[in-house]
Amino acid sequence: MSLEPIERAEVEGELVDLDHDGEPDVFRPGRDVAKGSGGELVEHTGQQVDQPAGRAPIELRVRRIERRPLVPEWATSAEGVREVVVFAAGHAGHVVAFHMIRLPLYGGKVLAWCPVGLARLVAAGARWVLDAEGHAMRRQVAKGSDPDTHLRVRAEGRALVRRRATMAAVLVGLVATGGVLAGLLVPLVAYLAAAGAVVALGLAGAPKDKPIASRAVVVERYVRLTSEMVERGLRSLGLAAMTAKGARIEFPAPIQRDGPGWRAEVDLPFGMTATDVIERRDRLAAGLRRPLGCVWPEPASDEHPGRLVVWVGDVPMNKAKAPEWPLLRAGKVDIFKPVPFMIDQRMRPVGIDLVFWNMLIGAMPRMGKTFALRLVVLAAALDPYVQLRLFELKGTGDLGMCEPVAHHYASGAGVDAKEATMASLRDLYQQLETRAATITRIAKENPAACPENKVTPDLSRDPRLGLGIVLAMIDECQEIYSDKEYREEAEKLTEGIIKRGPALGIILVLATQRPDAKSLPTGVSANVGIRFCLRVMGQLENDMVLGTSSYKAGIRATTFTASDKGIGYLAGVVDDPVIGRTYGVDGPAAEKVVKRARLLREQAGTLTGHAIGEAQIVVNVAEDVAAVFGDEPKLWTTTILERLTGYRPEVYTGWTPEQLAAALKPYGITSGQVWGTTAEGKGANRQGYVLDAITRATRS
Ligand SMILES: Nc1ncnc2c1ncn2[C@@H]1O[C@H](COP(=O)(O)OP(=O)(O)OP(=O)(O)O)[C@@H](O)[C@H]1O
Repeated sequence: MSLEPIERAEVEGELVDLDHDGEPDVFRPGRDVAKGSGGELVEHTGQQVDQPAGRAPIELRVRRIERRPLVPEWATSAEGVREVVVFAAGHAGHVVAFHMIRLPLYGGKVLAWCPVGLARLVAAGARWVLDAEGHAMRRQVAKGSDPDTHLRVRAEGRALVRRRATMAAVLVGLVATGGVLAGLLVPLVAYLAAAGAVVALGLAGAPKDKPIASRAVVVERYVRLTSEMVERGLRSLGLAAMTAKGARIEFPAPIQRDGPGWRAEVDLPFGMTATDVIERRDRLAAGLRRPLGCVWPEPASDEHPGRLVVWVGDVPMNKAKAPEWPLLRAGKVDIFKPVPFMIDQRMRPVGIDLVFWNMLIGAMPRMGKTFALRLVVLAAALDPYVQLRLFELKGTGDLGMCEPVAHHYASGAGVDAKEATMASLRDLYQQLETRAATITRIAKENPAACPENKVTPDLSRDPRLGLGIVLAMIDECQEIYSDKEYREEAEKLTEGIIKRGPALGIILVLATQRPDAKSLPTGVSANVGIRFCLRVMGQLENDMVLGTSSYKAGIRATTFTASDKGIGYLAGVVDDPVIGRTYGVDGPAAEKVVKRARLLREQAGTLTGHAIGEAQIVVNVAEDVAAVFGDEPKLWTTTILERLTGYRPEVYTGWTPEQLAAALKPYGITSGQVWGTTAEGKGANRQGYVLDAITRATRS
C-alpha cells in the first residue's frame, strides 16, 4: 500500500478531521497518520486506523441491532397457530351457544321493553320535528335583538318545523304504506321487518345498565404495568446509584403481556447489576405496590449484567390456579423423553430429562420437597421398564404409596433402612463395572446399536443385557452422609454413581432438607446435573443445591416466602435456572397413579423385587464366587460362571467372563491363567481365579 503523509495528529484524546471531509476521523493520538491508496487514513506502520472506503459507516457496523420479529412468535410455529385457532374457535362457539340458549329470555325482554323503545322513538322524533335544540338557541338570538331580526328568526324557526313535520309525515306515510303493501304481497318480508322493528325498539328501550343480552365471557382486567411504575419501583429501592443525578433507567423493549402477567426489560443505570435489584425483591414489590408473590426480577443472562427482566404476575404465583399434572389421569412415560415436572410463572409447562442425568432436591422442611420427589418417582413409575429403588430415611412413609412398584424399598430412621440403602448403592456401584463392560462389548461388536457408548432405549429394554434404567432415590440423604459408619463409603459410592451412572442407565435422585457441607459431600453436590431448590435459609444452602456462585448471580431460593410451597428454582434443564411450581399431586392422587403404574408393569412383566414381595437381594459377587468355589484352590472362569448361574440364576444368567472380571475388579480380584481339567479329564491352562485371592478380598 502506498502512503502519502498528510499531517501529524497532536491533540490528545480528540478526534480530528484529518482529511477535511467534515467528519472527525478515528486515530490514535500522537501517532503519525497517512492517507492510503484508497484514500483511507492509515498509520505509518501500515496499520489501518480509519475505515476503508466502500464499507458501511463504522457506527452501523459496531452497533448491535436486535431486530424484533416481523410476525408474532405464535405465528411462526404450527403449534402456535393451532393454539390460537383453537382458542378463537372455542371462544366463538361458546359465545354463540351461550346466546342461543338464552334466546327465549331475550325475546321476552325485547317485548317488555318495546313500548318504552317506541315512546323514546316518538319523543326523539318529536324533538327533531320541533327542533328542540335549535329552538332554545333561536330564542337566545331573538332576545334583545331588533324587532326585524326577532321576526326573521321566529319565521325561520317555524318554516323549519313545518318542513320537518312534512318530511316526518311523508316518512311515516311511506313506512305505513310500504308495510301494508309488503304485508299483502310478500308477508314474510313484512314479518321480518316487523320483528326487526320490535327488536330495535326493545334494544332502544332497555336501560343502559341492564342490556337485553347477558355477557357470555367475563374478561378479567388487571393493572397494566407501565414504565413509570417500574421506574418508580426501581428508584424506591434505596440504592444511591439508582437515584444519582443523571442515572438513567432505560427500556430496551416495550413492556409486554407475557403469560398471565407483564414483562419489562430494563437497562439499569451504569454501575448497577440485576442482582442488586433481585436481592431487594421485597422493596421492588413494595415500590410497584404489588404482592411479593407477583414480582419476579431475573437477570437476563444472555445480555450484560446490568439488564434486568421484571415479570409482574396478575396474581401471586402461590395463589394462581395450577393446572393438573398431565399424567394424573392417563398416559404412560418414556423415560428417554422429558417428563412434566412443574409450571413456570408464565404457566408454561417445564419438563425434566431424567435419563443421563442425576437430580438433587433441597429445601427447608415443609416447603414441598416430598411433593417434588414424589412427582419424579410417579413419572418414572409410569415407564414400566424403569426399576425403582426408593429409600426414605426419615421414617414418615412419605413414599409409602409407591411401594407397589418399587424394586427396592425402605423407610425408617434406623439402621435397617440405612443398611438397605447402602446395600442397594453397593449393588449399583458394582453394576457400573458390569454395565460398562457390556456397553464396551456391544459398541465393539455392533457400533450401530450403541453409537455414543451410552444406554439406548432398545438396549435398556433387552432383559438379557442387564442395562435396564434404574432410578434410585434417597430422601433425607443427609442421614447416611452424616452417619460416621457410612459416611465415607456412601460418599464413594454415590460420587461414583453420579459421575458414571448416567451414561450407563443409572439415575440417582437425592433429596435433603439440610443441604450443607456436612450433610451433602461436595463431590456429590458438585457433580449433579439437575437441581431443584425450594425455599432455603441462606446463601450456603442455596449454592449447595443450585451450584457454586448461584447466589452471587442472583439465583436466590432464599427470596421465596413461607407460603411459596412447591415453588423453587430448577437449574440444569435449560440454559438459565427457571422458577416454577411443581404440579401438586397429593397422597391419594399419587396412590391412583401408582395403581396405574403397577398395571402397566404387570402387563409388561416388569414387576420385580419388593413389589412382588421378594426381599431385597444384596448381591456381593466376591462372596458368591467364594461360595461356589467349594474346596478347589483354582477354577476356570467358565466353570465359575456355570456354578454362579446355578447358584443365583436370577442374577447371573447370561453373564460373560468380561462381566465377571469387571464385577470382581472393585474387590481387587483379577483373573490369571490357572491349571484345571476338562470333564474328559484332560489338563489345560485357562483363564480363571485363585480361591486364596478371593477369600482374602472377602475378609478385608
Ligand atoms: N406443588 C405444590 N402445590 C401446592 N401445594 C404444595 C405443593 N408442594 C407442596 N405443597 C404443600 O406443602 C406442604 C408440604 O409439602 P411436603 O410434604 O412436600 O414438604 P416437605 O418439604 O417434604 O416436608 P417435610 O420436610 O416435612 O418432609 C404439602 O402438604 C402441600 O400442602
